[in-house]
Amino acid sequence: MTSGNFEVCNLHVRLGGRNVLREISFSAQAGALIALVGPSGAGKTTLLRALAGLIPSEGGIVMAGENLRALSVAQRAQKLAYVPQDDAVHWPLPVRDVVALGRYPHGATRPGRLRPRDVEAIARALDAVDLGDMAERAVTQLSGGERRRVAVARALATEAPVLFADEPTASVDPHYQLSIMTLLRRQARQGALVFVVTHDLGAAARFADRVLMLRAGRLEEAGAPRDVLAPAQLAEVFAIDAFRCDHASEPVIVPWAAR
Ligand SMILES: Nc1ncnc2c1ncn2[C@@H]1O[C@H](COP(=O)(O)OP(=O)(O)OP(=O)(O)O)[C@@H](O)[C@H]1O
Repeated sequence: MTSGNFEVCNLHVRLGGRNVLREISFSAQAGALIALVGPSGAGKTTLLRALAGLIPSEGGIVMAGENLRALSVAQRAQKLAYVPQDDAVHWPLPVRDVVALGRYPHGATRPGRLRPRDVEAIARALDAVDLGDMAERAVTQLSGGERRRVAVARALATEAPVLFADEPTASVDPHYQLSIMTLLRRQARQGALVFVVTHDLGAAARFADRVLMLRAGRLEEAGAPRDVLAPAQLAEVFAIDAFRCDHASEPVIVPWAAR
């Protein structure tokens, strides 16, 4: 099994005395971009955090044939990179230093410990999100969309085989929405397994290889975007009517009216 493959079997998560996720089972292969979609409160962030080992869960999570829970925190931090939904940094750190945190799991625990390969990974990550020119600016002085790109760059700098991104394009302008999704798909094409939580059904349709649709803590549908994001499912799960067509052989979905 290659390094990024995931097998999830009967995953349960209980938070604050409530069953937030129930009976989640799926497998995901390295090289794929998986979109997690579903209404607010469906459990997308919880699933991402459980898969990343950031919250307790029950059930099987096997990565590359290994029980994820048997890995040390340090091993997990090298193998799994995470772009959180809330990426606020309250200290006026230079963008480069925030991105350098992605190298922390590899031993770069302070700027003086950066080796040439850490410096190269940081430079590649900054370039990938077009932040090279802003590397010395304080992250607190950036716009919300620019800070999102910093969070993506920090995760890319880890060079982990599995990438979890929670709404990476929220508050990002259309140019960078497309460029971040293209970048994440490229990461997948280069062999990573990429999970993206998104409310952008159009982006899920265009960029994902598979879509997991959550509803009220359960996995409602899993499969190819054109099957999972079918009008009947969107009406049922999201209570919307959606316009759907194909353009350049790719599905286009535009949420059209609330039901
Ligand atoms: N620490 C917690 N204690 C109790 N309930 C929680 C906790 N964290 C999340 N929940 C509940 O779990 C459910 C799923 O939350 P989650 O954040 O995973 O949803 P989501 O699908 O990511 O939503 P959104 O699209 O709004 O970000 C929600 O009903 C939420 O209120």
